[in-house]
Amino acid sequence: MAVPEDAGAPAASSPAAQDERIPSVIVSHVDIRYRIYGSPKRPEETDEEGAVRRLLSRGGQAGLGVQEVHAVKNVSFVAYRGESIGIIGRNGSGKSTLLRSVAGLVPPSSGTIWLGGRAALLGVNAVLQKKLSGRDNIWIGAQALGLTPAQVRRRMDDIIEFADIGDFIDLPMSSYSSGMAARLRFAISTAVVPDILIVDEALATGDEHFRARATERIEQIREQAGTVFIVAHSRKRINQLCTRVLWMDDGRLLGDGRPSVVNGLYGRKYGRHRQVWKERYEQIERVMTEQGPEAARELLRRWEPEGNW
Ligand SMILES: Nc1ncnc2c1ncn2[C@@H]1O[C@H](COP(=O)(O)OP(=O)(O)OP(=O)(O)O)[C@@H](O)[C@H]1O
Repeated sequence: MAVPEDAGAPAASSPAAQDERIPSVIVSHVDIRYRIYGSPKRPEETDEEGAVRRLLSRGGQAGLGVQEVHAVKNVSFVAYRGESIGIIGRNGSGKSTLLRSVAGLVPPSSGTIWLGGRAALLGVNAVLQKKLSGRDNIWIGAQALGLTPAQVRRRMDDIIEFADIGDFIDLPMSSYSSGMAARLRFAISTAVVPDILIVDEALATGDEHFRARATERIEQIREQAGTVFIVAHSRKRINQLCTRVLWMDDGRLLGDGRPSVVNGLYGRKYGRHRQVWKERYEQIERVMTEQGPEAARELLRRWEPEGNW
């Protein structure tokens, strides 16, 4: 689907302003493929037949059953400092994979990613240990982000205050609710203002109060000329938080531009808008047959007064 030309230009007001924009991430022709080992069930076979086939073919070539998922397909874009970029797309469209790759967690199978600073992915489970307390995890997590022990000591109170989980801070993380864990991760990963912050749906958890504080923190990072990437399923949140939206569809970058433009196109393809128009189309067909074209036009004018009917 074509995106209007001006949709790709973020809010730079003049050519001079455009020239001053500093790239923070350059993604060039990136492909990401996952290899899954294990032979899949064929559509036509029963579970038992599949199990027997896999058993018989073990050790042979067919038994290797390597499958490939092409999660990101030839994606290119440039992100600039000061931008907050939302990633939208249906489940499995490659949003997380792309951002995990920008964070350095998944290597591209081909293509290049250039980073103009340090990237931090919010909610990095790997560095947080469920058996340890929140406080211990702050020690580990903040040092993993590059703080020295003295810096962690100085910032400890601020991080705890931001996480806002009360006495749970000294209990093992295994006792936390998902919202509490998300708060702690958010507090740790934004303790150091990263040049590039990647937020993967962490804002979906937590209460309204925490969401407001998290939004504020994201704004702060953006103002300090960092770049923020956000995967969120709510288009309303993306509209509130982002200056630009990338639309992933089946691994491809289908749209790139202002939130209102890209969200609008996405909504037309998958959203309620499409459903509404499907129903309207049927109604129009009926009115056309029963009452003629003028009555149909009248109906269209009522639905979309600005349309050229
Ligand atoms: N670790 C993995 N191993 C194998 N395949 C994976 C892995 N992670 C993701 N995939 C596959 O890659 C494709 C893209 O997944 P990804 O999680 O990036 O999409 P997404 O747009 O973030 O989805 P969602 O909105 O559901 O989180 C999917 O087909 C998914 O099944």
